[in-house]
Amino acid sequence: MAELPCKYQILREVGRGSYGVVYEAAVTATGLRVAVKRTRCSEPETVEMALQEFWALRSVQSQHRNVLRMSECLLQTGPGLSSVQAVSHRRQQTPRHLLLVESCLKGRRPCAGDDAVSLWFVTEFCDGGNLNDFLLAHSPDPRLHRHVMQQLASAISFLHRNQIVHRDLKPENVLVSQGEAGPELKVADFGLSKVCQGNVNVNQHRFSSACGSDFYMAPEVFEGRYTAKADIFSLGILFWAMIEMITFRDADSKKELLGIYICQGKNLISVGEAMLDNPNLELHIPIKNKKSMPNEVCVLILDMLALNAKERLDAFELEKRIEQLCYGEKRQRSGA
Ligand SMILES: Nc1ncnc2c1ncn2[C@@H]1O[C@H](COP(=O)(O)OP(=O)(O)OP(=O)(O)O)[C@@H](O)[C@H]1O
Repeated sequence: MAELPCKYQILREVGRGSYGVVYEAAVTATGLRVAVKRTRCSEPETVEMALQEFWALRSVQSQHRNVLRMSECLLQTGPGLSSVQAVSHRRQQTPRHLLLVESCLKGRRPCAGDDAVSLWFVTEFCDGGNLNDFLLAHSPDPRLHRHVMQQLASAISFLHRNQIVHRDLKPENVLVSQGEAGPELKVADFGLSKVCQGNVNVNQHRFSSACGSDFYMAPEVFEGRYTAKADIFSLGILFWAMIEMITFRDADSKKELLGIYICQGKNLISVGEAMLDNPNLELHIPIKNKKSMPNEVCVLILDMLALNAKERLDAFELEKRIEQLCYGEKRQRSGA
């Protein structure tokens, strides 16, 4: 089991991603549960992802209940605990931290021959695991779906307002905390995110590096010319897959994952790629069961999946549309 300064006590491993291991831990003084994610910074690419995650989480500290809260980030530069130091939440950076930035800019390993260089992210602990596993373990429930849609739209609108584009939205990158008022979602995994500097409009600011998870990527991301609207496309796929419970088996992990795809012979291709191949492609929503989705929700998802990003909803419009949808339903239920 990994070692951390005595401020935290590691309790158990809860998950593994491509670049790190996540532990449940307790703050020794208070017993408060936290999650600790260790990302090894052995290669420039992993350093870059860890730093992107740090910058994004630092810039939104504790400001939105549906965005994962980071309480601390620790940098370990050697095998012993004496080499662990907190990375400042403020803009000024320590020489060790700058070494990481430099290694990532110059494409060099942070410390030749040293595998112990790691960033430890201390965040709130989410006892419901990730949204993919959570949804697959529960039977479809329209009320839960509305909560998910409301919370995610609110989180993405907040991130875009703060000039952060996530670029890898999918159910595995959303965590769940079981609150008294129902599940509370936390957008997490900011390793591919971009924090835009200056006063830019994220819906106009262009990105060029194609990244994300295939089945969730917008058509324009495959072409390497896209804006924050790519996040809305990913959310549209997430909502659609969640409501219809459409899954596939991941070739590497063999895990069952939520996602939408188009069958081409024996191959499954993503909706984004299929739209690029055939700009007249008509999306049939819902695919499985006509009764599984009210018409307003189908229209909403279609507006999130528009091929032309300029015609696609932005995060602020999306948040408003979902509020209206939920308000309309409440009024219907109360007979007003
Ligand atoms: N704050 C947290 N609280 C509780 N569980 C967590 C927390 N963070 C991560 N996990 C669990 O650990 C798993 C691995 O998380 P991690 O962020 O390292 O990778 P991932 O998103 O699954 O994979 P990848 O980084 O390869 O995309 C998650 O799927 C989740 O089940």
